[in-house]
Amino acid sequence: MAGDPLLPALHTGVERLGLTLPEGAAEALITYLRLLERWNRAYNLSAIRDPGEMLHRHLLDSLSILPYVEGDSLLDVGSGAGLPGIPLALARPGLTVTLLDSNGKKQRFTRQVALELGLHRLRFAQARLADYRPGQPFDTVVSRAFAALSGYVPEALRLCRAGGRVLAMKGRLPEEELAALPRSLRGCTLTALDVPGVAGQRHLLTWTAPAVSATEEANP
Ligand SMILES: C[S@@+](CC[C@H](N)C(=O)[O-])C[C@H]1O[C@@H](n2cnc3c(N)ncnc32)[C@H](O)[C@@H]1O
Repeated sequence: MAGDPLLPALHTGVERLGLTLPEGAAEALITYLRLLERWNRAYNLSAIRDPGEMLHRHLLDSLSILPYVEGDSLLDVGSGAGLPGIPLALARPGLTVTLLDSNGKKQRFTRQVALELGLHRLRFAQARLADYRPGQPFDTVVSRAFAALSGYVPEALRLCRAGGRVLAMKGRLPEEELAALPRSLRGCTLTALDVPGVAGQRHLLTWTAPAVSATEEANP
């Protein structure tokens, strides 16, 4: 939204992340934030209500993983109000983003965002992760603030094309969750994320989907 008082902070944060946004994306990101702020009053979409805090903990946090997104199709598992999927879709217009969430109320909000922002490459799936059977595998599968890794990684690998990436955004390093994974899935790449304006630890865990799915290997 042009002229919004949050725009300068967004530009500074994006620069600190080392990113360049396409034309109009910063304004669209702020429009999304304002919609989230407005709908939050009635829909309880996010526990964070202060717009300045939303900018850092929602928008910049989501954008911080942009360099790790592989290919042209992304599945956001447990997307809630569209995080990180909507900021990623706005920052990379060629990306087709599917928002998967079992909660119809949250999907109503994200559909409205797509309409208002003209996000033609945004797709919606209202289902539980374990029941979701898309026609095509995705290049990247991501989740933020979703379930424990053992409930996410094997299913995410099932939905990812061979050589594609499974990403999990976490706060502090989830050592117990990693230890609870089957041995074959513990070998992920750990990246500490430095998100401007976010004091707590942020981590990105990355798996590369093998040619034979890890689920098949674990249960031949
Ligand atoms: C804590 S919220 C996180 C939302 C968003 N990713 C974020 O970072 O703000 C978790 C979301 O996962 C959804 N969810 C929980 N279990 C799910 C499942 N098994 N399949 C699909 N969505 C699920 C919930 O409806 C909720 O919107």
